[in-house]
Amino acid sequence: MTELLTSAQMRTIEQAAIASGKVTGLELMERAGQGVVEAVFEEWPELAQSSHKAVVLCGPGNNGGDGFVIARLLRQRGWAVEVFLYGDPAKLPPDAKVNYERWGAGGGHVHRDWETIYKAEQALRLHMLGASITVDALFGTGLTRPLGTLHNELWHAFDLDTGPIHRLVSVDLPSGLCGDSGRLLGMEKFAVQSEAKGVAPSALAATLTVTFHCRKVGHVLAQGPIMCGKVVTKDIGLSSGPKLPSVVTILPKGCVFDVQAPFSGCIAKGTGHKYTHGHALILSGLSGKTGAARLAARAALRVGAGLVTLGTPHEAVTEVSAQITAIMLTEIDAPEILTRVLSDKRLNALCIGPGFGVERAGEFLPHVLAAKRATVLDADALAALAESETGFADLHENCVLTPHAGEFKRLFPDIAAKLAEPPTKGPAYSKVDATREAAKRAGCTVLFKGPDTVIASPNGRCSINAAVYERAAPWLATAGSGDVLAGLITGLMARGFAPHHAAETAAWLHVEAARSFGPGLIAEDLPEELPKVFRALGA
Ligand SMILES: NC(=O)C1=CN([C@@H]2O[C@H](COP(=O)(O)OP(=O)(O)OC[C@H]3O[C@@H](n4cnc5c(N)ncnc54)[C@H](O)[C@@H]3O)[C@@H](O)[C@H]2O)[C@@H](O)CC1
Ligand SMILES: [K+]
Repeated sequence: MTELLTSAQMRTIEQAAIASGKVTGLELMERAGQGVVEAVFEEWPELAQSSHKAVVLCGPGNNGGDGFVIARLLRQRGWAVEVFLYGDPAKLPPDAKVNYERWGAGGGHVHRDWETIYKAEQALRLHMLGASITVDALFGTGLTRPLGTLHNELWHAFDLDTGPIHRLVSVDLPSGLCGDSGRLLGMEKFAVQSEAKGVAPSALAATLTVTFHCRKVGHVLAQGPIMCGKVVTKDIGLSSGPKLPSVVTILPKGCVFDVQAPFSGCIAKGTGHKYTHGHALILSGLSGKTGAARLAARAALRVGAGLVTLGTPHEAVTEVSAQITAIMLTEIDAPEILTRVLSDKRLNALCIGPGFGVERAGEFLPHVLAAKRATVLDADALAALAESETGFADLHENCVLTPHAGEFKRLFPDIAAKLAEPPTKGPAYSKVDATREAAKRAGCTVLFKGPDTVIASPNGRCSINAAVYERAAPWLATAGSGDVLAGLITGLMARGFAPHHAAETAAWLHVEAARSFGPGLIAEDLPEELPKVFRALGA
């Protein structure tokens, strides 16, 4: 599944399935519990060989209901299971209550004196610390507020100063994590301090998270990946749910093939001559600053633009021409010359920003935007845009802005401030919300960089390129890597990819190239790695 759901969207799907009469809430809960148990044995096959001890922490809602199912299924396999309920059994929602009662009817005991868990008898504490797995079924998609004192109690109960909970299995979402934003409600300060100390950002940072139907947006954004450990998605029979508007997608491998480009059906080139594949113009900085534009140009050429030209100021011509071969060069000293160069309509995509200089970018920007080409605004061009008097008025739908967090803050200070506010209630404002709002305001595609890169367009389309979990590529945090990304987007737009799709494809290839190369990567390696990535894709 490439869809990422918010908690509200997941509820809509569940409710529609229940309302259709095809399934009951109780059946869904049973399948959810079974899914978790299955995932546990898939992750740790040795646990399936004999009986073990488990601790199950249940909350006051249906997430807790899943917990009671898990406890029952493990006990049926001969496990010794200790169940703790945070909440009043009389107030459990109906399905959770049924499973609470089933657990009790089978002879299961429920510890309820939650506030004093950490003062619990030594024997019980040792049991908790000695469990083979601990299941976090406290809160899932229904989390609406911070964990408060519960977090401290858990921290002490599990003696977490000495290390994290052993094999903590989270049901749906690690409790405390907002499913829409990947942020820890009321705990961001604690999480940041903990990360600095090299310890878990929360008592409930999981080893394994088992979610249902689809991953939630919060699994991949912000603190989601560090909180979830590993995410496994289990089918609970909701596959033919209703089609929902505004769903966020996570970029799959297939994103580079699913192209509505006029000239090619996929990332591989079809027939045609070099002009069929477009001509990208990358504007270069002054002498001593031309490396960034050369990196972008190389990336544009490698990603398949038919021709790439570096628009170079007179004083940098020697420096640039000494270092290029297939890439062409044209002298562009002043904005008026750019306008003249662009009278050649075959130049169909433009990139301005890498190494360009903020002041120069301010002078060129009106001419760049007036040309109405497919345009990437990166780095210094974004700083110039933030300072420009006309603001976003001249941007058009064929522009792509590629800010990192600092640039985003300069361009959209109020949106960035909203995102920086510590979240106190769920669902919290997310990077998806922020990027969508920014795209709407700018009137063009915005690619907000990070390990959780979010790409949004004014029509509401939104995708995440998550370089996390098995796609983590920490080597991408290297000088010049952003210039390569700008070049990739420009090259793809020269080939006829629509802005949003060019941004998606470029972001995906950028991470794939980094992963293919591995540690030791420098920005120059990224374009050179692309042929290998294309071959692996069968392009
Ligand atoms: N029938 C269904 O709808 C299904 C639900 N499923 C499970 O149910 C979960 C959602 O259940 P719910 O909507 O009941 O939500 P949760 O179980 O996540 O929690 C909701 C309850 O917790 C309370 N609460 C929220 N934040 C709190 C906090 N910080 N401190 C104390 N109390 C807090 C709420 O007032 C509410 O009583 C999913 O994550 C999933 O695990 C699965 O069983 C699949 C089927
Ligand atoms: K949970």
